[in-house]
Amino acid sequence: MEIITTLLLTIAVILFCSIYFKNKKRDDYPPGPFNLPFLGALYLIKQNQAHLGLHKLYKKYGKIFSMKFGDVDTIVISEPSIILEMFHNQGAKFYDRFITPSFEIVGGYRKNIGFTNGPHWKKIRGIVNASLTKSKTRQLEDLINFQFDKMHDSLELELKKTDIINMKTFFKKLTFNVIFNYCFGGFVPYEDESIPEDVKIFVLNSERLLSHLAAGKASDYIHCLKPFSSYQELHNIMDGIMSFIKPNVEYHIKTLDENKPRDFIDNLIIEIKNDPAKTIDVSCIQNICVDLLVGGTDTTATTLQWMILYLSNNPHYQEKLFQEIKSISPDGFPSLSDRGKFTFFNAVLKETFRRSPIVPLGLSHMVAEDAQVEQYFLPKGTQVLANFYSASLDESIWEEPLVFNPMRHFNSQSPVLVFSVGPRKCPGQNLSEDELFLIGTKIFKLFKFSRPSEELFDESPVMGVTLEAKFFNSKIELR
Ligand code: HEM
Repeated sequence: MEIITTLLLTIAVILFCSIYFKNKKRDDYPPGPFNLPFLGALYLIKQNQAHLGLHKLYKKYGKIFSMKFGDVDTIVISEPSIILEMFHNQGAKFYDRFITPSFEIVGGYRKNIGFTNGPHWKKIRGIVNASLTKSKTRQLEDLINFQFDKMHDSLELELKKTDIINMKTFFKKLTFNVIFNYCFGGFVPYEDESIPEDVKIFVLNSERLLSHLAAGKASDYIHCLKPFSSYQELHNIMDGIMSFIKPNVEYHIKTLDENKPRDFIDNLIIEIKNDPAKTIDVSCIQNICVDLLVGGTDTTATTLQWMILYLSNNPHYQEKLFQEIKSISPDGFPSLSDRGKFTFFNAVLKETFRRSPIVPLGLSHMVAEDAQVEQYFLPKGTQVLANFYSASLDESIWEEPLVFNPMRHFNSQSPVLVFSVGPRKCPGQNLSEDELFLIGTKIFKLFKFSRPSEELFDESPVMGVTLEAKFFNSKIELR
């Protein structure tokens, strides 16, 4: 009996010492909360509310703090100045993606843009950046306007039945169609009953995918759980998504005319074929499309929905916006070349991004080589999370941060970083901002949005696919 007790005690001491010494960091490692074995500091974070847990830790430990996500060493950066310093000024050291087992599956085992590193990422990112530069996305102006007209027709039909409408579904169809057309050259009808079954299944699976990723999977960070954990659901979701994308890509490969590229996919096939280094192959195309379709639909639609919510809660700003649109474009609608003149619209958009940072923690990065940032040492391999939520909503940076006040941007040069910065920043920023300008100025010129009752719309977000507004119906009147 005595021998067994001694043996157990010895094992416990060895285990404790190994965890203690493994976790012990240099004195110049950033401060942070107490980490439990295996769990790290995840006990401080509620599922689907990581942004709130990290905001509390930021208040306690400052703009650069450390914690363990399960057994993964992590650094959280929470103020615009430090995010700019690491992701932009020292971007080369911090642009690698930290890739979890779930990200591996979603990226088709390093075939996409979002969850790859190294030469593959550089090649794909170069092609995507080139096709989404400001001048290229401006060629999409006609497409966005055409899709807006389609959505408008469908909205007018709905308005004949009722003036109380949830706009989110209209915006989602519009933004999906823009990116779908950009990739594949096609688009889907706005009337629910006419939408093909495969598109419905694709959209459903995209939503399941983003909710799955937002909820997080314990075994991605607590490695000893991996043998007991199944990734089958994620595989099923990806199979569902691919069953829609794959035939579309195959059709493009079969019918390609190199002299007449029809869309982004055709251009991508040509680039891949002509790349002497053969960095990527055509099997990557479907994973790249998933990134663009999934990343480009909900994000922009959710932002439009937030804009309607804030301008319904603040009708005086909606009126000011209407006057601006009417005075600059008295007949018809603005075009992208007018954007600089719309100072109030631009302030409203910036304030919407600030007040509701819809991707509150971005996508995780990783330290590529040992680095020194301010007084801190950051070892290679550490996960880095940019806390855009705190950067947008902390009172040390923004006065009365919970008040929606576009006017603040006329006096402040503080950046709003929702798209991130540096080599890894969102490649869809130009497209998204173009869509938001064209759709936003049209919708607020044509319609007045208000609350169906005196009660204000709830401004607190829910973590869904993105940081979303709770469900609300708008009362819509023609201007
Ligand atoms: C309001 C709209 C949007 C917001 C707020 C947003 C935000 C973000 C953020 C924060 C990241 C992570 C950046 C980083 O790792 O530092 C990201 C990455 C990405 N976004 Fe967006 N995004 C938006 C729209 C779009 C659109 C329209 C597209 C598609 C055209 C898109 C495609 C992507 C892709 C492919 C990545 C991964 C990039 C990479 O890893 O190199 N996003 N986005």
